[in-house]
Amino acid sequence: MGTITLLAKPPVSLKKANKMDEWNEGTTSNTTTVTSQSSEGTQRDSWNSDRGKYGRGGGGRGGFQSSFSGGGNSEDGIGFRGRGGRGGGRGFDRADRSESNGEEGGGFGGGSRGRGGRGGFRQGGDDGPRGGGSGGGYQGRDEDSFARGDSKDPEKKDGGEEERPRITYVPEALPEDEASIFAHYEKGINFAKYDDITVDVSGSNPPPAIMTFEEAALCESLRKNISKTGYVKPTPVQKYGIPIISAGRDLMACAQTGSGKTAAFLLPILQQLMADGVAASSFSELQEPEVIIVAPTRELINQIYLEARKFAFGTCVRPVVVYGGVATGHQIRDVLKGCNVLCGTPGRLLDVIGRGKIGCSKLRYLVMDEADRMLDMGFEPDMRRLVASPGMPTKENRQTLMFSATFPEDIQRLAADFLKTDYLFLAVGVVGGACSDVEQKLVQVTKFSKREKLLDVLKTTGTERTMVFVATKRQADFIATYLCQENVLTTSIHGDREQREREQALADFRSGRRPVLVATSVAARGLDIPDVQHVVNFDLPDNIDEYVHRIGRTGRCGNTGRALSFYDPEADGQLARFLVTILSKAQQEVPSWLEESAFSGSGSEGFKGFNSTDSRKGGSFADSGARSQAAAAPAAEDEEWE
Ligand SMILES: Nc1ncnc2c1ncn2[C@@H]1O[C@H](COP(=O)(O)OP(=O)(O)OP(=O)(O)O)[C@@H](O)[C@H]1O
Repeated sequence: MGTITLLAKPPVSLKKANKMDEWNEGTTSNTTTVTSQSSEGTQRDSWNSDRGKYGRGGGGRGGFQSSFSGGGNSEDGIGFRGRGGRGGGRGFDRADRSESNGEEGGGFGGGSRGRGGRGGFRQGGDDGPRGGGSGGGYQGRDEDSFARGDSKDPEKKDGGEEERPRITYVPEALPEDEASIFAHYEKGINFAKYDDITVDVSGSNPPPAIMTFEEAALCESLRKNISKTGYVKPTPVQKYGIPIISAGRDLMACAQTGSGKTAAFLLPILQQLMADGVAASSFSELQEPEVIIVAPTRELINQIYLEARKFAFGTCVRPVVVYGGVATGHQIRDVLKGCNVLCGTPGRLLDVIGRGKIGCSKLRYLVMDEADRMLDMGFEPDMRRLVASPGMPTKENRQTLMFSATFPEDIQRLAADFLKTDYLFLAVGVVGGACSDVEQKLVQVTKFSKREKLLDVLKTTGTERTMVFVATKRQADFIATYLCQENVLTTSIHGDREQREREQALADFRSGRRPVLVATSVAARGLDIPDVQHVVNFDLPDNIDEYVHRIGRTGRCGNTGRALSFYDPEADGQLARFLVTILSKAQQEVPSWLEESAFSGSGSEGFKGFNSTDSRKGGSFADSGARSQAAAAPAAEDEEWE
C-alpha cells in the first residue's frame, strides 16, 4: 500500500499518499516519483493515475512544473486539476476530491450535488457511508461484524467498480494517567486583554454573565478538573456562554479563534449531566447519549473528545468519539461500553446511528462546533439528516448550540432552522474578525516566486512550529516533499493521507519532531496545537472566513503569533477588500498596494455589511452578498476537509 513518509531527506522515489493507494492495495504499486520540481511557470504536472475520473476540471492555480508519474492506471494522464476542478454535477465524490465529505458523508444516496467534491456518493472516503441510491440506508465503507446483514459487499464500491480495502486502523489506546489527560499549554501574556473585548448578547432575556468559575456553581468533580486543566478564570465566551447554556437557552456564539469556545459549551453541559446523576452503562445494545457534538474534521472532533474526557474525568459521564478513517467496529465497541456524550464527524455519526447502535430519543444537547462550516453547502444535508434521525427530539425539545469564530449572515439565517426562535446570539468582539494577537503580514508574490520565498521564510524561523497552508492535496505533497529535499523537517496533513498518517503527522508536528506542517484546509479550523508561532498562507484561501480560521492556529489563548500570507494579485484579487477589513479591524498595518487593489476594479461593495452581527438585528444580507457567497462556498474547490 502506498504511503508517504516525509523524511528530512526523502528517498528518490516517494510513494504517493492518497486514497487511491488504498483502493489499489494489492493490485498496483502506485508509486509516485518526483523527477523534477524546479522549472516553474506552467501547469505541466503530469500525474498518471486513475484519479479524477469524476470532477476533473481545468487547472487553476499551481505553476510548479513537475512530473509525477504514478505507477497506477494511466488511463487519463491529465491529472493536475488545480483549483478549478468541479464535479460536473455528477454527485460522485471520489477519493481524489474529498477531504471532508468523502469521509464524513452521510451516504444517503447520491444526487447531483457535484460541486466542489461534495457529492452524494462518498466513494473513496474512509468511512463514507455509501448510499446505493435506493434503500441503501447507511452503509459504511468499512463494514465489519456490525454491518447490517444485507446484501452489499463492503469491499466493493457501488456499481461493482474497484474493490476497496476494509479500514482496519485502530488508534493507539489513550494514556489514562492524569498527567497526560490534563497536559495543557500555558495561557499567554495577552490572556488578561480578553476582558477588554466588547461582548454583545442579543435576543430576549439573556441571563447575566458570570465573572468567575465559582459563580457557575459547578459540581466538585468538574471544579477540580477545571483547576487541574489550569483554568483560573473564564474567557469572555465562557463568561457569557456558560450561564446561557445553563439557563437552557439555544445559542449561536461567535468568538475569536483560540478563545475557549470548547470549554464554553462542554462545561455547562457536563455540569448539568453530573448534577442530574447521568451515568454511562454498558448494559445496553442501544446507547442513547444525552449529548451529540459534531465537528467537520476528524482531528478536531478527536480534540473535542479529549477535552470532554478531561473535564469528565473521575465522573460517571462517559464521552465517546466516532470519526472516519478508523475501523468502525472498534468505535462501536467503544460506544457500547456506555456513551453519554457522543462526539462525531457527520458521516460516521450517521453511520453508527443508522446501524442501530445509537438512539437519539434521550438527546438533550446538540452541539455544532464550527457551525458555519457544518451548515454550509457541504455539510448542511448531513445536519438535516442528523436532526431527522429516528427518535431525535424536535428543536423545541432539545437544546441546540452553535459555535464558531465566523458566522456569515446567510449561514445564520439557515442556522435559525435548527434553533428555537428565542435563541440568543453571543458576539465576542467583531463577528468573523481575526484574533488581534496574531500579527498579520502580506507580501506580494507571483505564483512562480512562492516556493523560494517559503524556503527563505522557513530558514529564518528555525525550529519554530510553522503551519504552511496550501490550496490542494497535491500541492501539499509537493511542497512538503520539496521542503524535505531542502532539509526542512516537514510533514503534511490532508484528506488523501490515511488516518494513521494524519495522526502521525500531527503527533510529529506537536512534538516538534517535524516543526513544519504543510496542510490543506483540513487543518484550518479548530486545531489547538501548542506553540504554533507561525502560519504561512502559501496559497491564500478562496474566502475570508477560511483565512480567519487558518491564521487562528497561532496566537491562541492570549499567546502571540504571526501569520504571513503570499498574495498573488492574479489569483487573490477578490480577497483584497476583505483582507483590508480584516487587517484594519485587528489593528494591523494595511499595505498600500492592498488598499489600492481593494478599491480598484471590482470595487468596494464588500466593505459594507462586513461587520455583521446577529442577523435578526436587520442585518445586511444584501450588502454582504460578496462575503457571504464566498463564505458559504466550500473552503476549497479542489479538496475538502475530511
Ligand atoms: N479559561 C481558560 N483559561 C485558560 N486557558 C483556557 C481557558 N479556556 C480555554 N483555554 C485554552 O485555550 C485554548 C483554546 O481553546 P479552544 O480550542 O476552545 O479555542 P476555540 O475558541 O474553540 O478556537 P477555534 O476557533 O480555533 O476553534 C485551549 O488550549 C484551551 O485549553
